[in-house]
Amino acid sequence: MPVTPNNPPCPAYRASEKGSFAWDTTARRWPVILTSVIDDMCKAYAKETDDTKVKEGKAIVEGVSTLKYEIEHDRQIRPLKEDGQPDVAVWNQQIATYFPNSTWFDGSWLYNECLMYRRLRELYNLSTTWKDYDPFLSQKNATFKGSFGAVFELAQKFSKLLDAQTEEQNQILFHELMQVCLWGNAHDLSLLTNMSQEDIRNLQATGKEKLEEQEKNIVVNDIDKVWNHVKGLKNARVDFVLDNAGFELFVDLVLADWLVQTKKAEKIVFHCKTIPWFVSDVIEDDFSNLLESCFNPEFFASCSPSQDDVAALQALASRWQDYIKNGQWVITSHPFWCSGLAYRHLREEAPELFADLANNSQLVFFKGDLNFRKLTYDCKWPVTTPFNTALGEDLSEHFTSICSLRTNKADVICGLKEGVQEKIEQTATPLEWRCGGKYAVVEYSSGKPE
Ligand SMILES: O=P(O)(O)OC[C@H]1O[C@](O)(CO)[C@@H](O)[C@@H]1O
Repeated sequence: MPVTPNNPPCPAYRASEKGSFAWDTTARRWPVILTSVIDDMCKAYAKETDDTKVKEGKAIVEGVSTLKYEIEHDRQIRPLKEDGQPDVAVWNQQIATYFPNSTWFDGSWLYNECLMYRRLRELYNLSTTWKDYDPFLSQKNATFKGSFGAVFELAQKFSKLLDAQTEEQNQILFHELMQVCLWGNAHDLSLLTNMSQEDIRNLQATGKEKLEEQEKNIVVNDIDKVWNHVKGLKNARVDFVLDNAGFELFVDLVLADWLVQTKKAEKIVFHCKTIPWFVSDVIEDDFSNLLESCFNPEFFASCSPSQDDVAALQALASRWQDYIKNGQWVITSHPFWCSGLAYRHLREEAPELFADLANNSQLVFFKGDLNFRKLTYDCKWPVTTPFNTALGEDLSEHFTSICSLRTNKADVICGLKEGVQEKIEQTATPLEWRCGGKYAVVEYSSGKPE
């Protein structure tokens, strides 16, 4: 049987399995997310005086309630309405081909979750006055503000240009930055329904000892393999397929800055989403928002930073802005990242993007849980399946190298050494270590078959 979105290489995760994380997400977490959109929209249109905008705002709220009802009552998924976007035909063909009679619970969880965010966007696209509105923006801003402690700590540490370092010092710093970048992914607004602010602050901590302690929770740790590749890079191009805005983006930029300063990379390409996605994912606007927040002394004012903190953050942001101005940092987006497809389909569905990444990038970082789910087709691999097998040949043999930095927020896992699962499960339940966001993986593929 061919591999398709409804027939992954191993059985798919489906919300129809009662008690599973997919089920909990569909039955409980999505409604919470959709309710937060309704709240945000009600506040947004209440501030408007333009009649059309108010009327359309109310229509969007009704549409979100209908979507929520459809999900809660496990209705059959329907094709997208013609909302003026070029991806409608693609989605509708996929739904007709792979999911003709599927419901919100029995279709594959990965595809349906992506469809849910695309259905949400349909409501905005069909309006005339809310097309560019991001219902998650205020949540993204609030949580970035909430991570001020780690933001200022990193700004103080990295605002000045790096002194020349020995390769050994580089290795130590790289190791630390990879971890900061990894745990930055613990910050995910769609998981906030499960985690306390305290949990998140702990995971964000950037101190050396804290990182050493947390490293024990990296259940597949290929940081040394990544370093072996990075140490040989000279003026390379490195890509980041981004995940969350705010703090996670901030730490991604710290790592990207280090790659540029050490001349490991001369060009960094950042891949954003094209529409508001999985609550906190980076769209291109979030990039400029982040820089503006760093420049604007008002943004963190309620956190009472010192003058030194403010100056350090501004210095960092202004260096980053220069990288963008002089083309060393490129910010881009592609609709493929907002499709429902696993990345095995990248080559056939977005050949130009595939060719660009495969031929021109010496290292592609895929950030976060959803990217990991899509890299590995979000299915029930035996846990010791090699990462390359889960990636499939197109990615594992045509890309120069791939590194996935992911805190575990969904069941799919691969790459574990024999016996590791049993060891972890002496102290953590499968749900805790696979889905709770406190364990993580750094998985690396060298672009060669294993
Ligand atoms: O921001 P990330 O790390 O991609 O996580 C996305 C989250 O949404 C989910 O898809 C579930 O809603 C999980 O995979 C994860 O908790």
